[in-house]
Amino acid sequence: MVKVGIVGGTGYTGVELLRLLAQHEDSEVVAITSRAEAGRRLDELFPNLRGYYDLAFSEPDVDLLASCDVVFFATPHNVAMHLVPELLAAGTRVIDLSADYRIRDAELWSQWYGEPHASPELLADAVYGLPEINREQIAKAQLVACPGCYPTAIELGLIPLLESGLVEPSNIIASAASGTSGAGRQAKIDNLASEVSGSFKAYGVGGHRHLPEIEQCLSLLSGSDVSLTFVPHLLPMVRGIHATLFARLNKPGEQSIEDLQRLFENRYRDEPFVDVLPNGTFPQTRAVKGANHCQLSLMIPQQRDTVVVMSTIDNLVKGASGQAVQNMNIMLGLPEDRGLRQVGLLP
Ligand SMILES: NC(=O)C1=CN([C@@H]2O[C@H](COP(=O)(O)OP(=O)(O)OC[C@H]3O[C@@H](n4cnc5c(N)ncnc54)[C@H](OP(=O)(O)O)[C@@H]3O)[C@@H](O)[C@H]2O)C=CC1
Ligand SMILES: CC(=O)N[C@@H](CCC(=O)OP(=O)(O)O)C(=O)O
Repeated sequence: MVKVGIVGGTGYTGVELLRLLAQHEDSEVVAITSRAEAGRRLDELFPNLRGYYDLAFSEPDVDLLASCDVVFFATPHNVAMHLVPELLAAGTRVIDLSADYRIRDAELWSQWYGEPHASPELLADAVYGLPEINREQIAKAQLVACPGCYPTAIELGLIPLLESGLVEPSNIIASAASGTSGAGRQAKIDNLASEVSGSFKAYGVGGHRHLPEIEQCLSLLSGSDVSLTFVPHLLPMVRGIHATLFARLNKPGEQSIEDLQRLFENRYRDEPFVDVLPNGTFPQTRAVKGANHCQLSLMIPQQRDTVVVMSTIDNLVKGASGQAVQNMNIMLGLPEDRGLRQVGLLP
């Protein structure tokens, strides 16, 4: 049995990790932290987990965490970077759901995250945890930085186009919308039901911290500088991300939609969690709700020069905790879909 610790067990991604790991035959959660709820039983707070765990929350104690085989950080940014060095030194594998180790350049990281990085020496060795591009490195990694939720949806939608060099890397637009659980469980006026219900708005248009992460990933992949206009929106629902991506074809008219459909299907043929829908069908967030799947479809409207890709995920599953469990499975040499066979919750 793999002994698992979770730092930040009362947040949305922490409790989603617990839901997924309750169905994971090869792991046992032995430590779960919350400073605010230390001493309280897990199932007092989360009744859906009654009968699955006999555990109480504890303070984030490094010795306890270092006794685990794998520790997940489901904490806000700027927390993991202080604790991870000690855990790595103790031989523990770390899977960080926050952004602390996603960006390789410590200067760039601190521009977006507002303080100097506390363990910049680890940035070069941390592996970006998107299995669809980094599976082999993840298998050998001791520290995996899980991608953000918007980056997961956007990168999966653009990988085949950029890898093949078919689109202009400097002229890509990503318009994406997220449910409110993307903002975490902490109380914020902007996320009250009375503020969000029956409404739809953009935010972060002038610059969102996921922009440098997406540009870094796609630039490394394509071998040229990718630049993106990224506009996130808040949707009046709890779970789900829908990203609509617009990219200019380098040689319009040379590729038909059938060619691009084949490109995507071939790229993702062996990927257990990326599903390219038949041409003409559009992905919807409810079909991936609760599941570790990304569903994609694409079109070239009016056969002009722009390819439009639509990409959907559940922000808490493929966008966070599901992808984190997928990374754990790869790191430990377990079947990649262990604990991740949930089907989307329609309706
Ligand atoms: N929500 C989403 O869809 C996604 C989230 N992420 C990332 O995952 C991480 C967790 O997100 P989410 O679950 O939404 O966050 P929440 O705000 O819902 O939960 C945060 C958790 O971290 C704990 N925590 C907060 N500060 C500290 C600290 N200084 N030391 C130790 N524990 C701390 C909190 O418990 P306590 O304060 O009691 O200790 C709580 O359990 C974030 O980095 C987020 O950006 C990534 C992808 C998607
Ligand atoms: C709806 C909403 O507010 N979403 C969050 C992003 C979600 C997220 O989890 O960002 P990380 O993966 O970088 O942690 C936001 O825009 O800040």
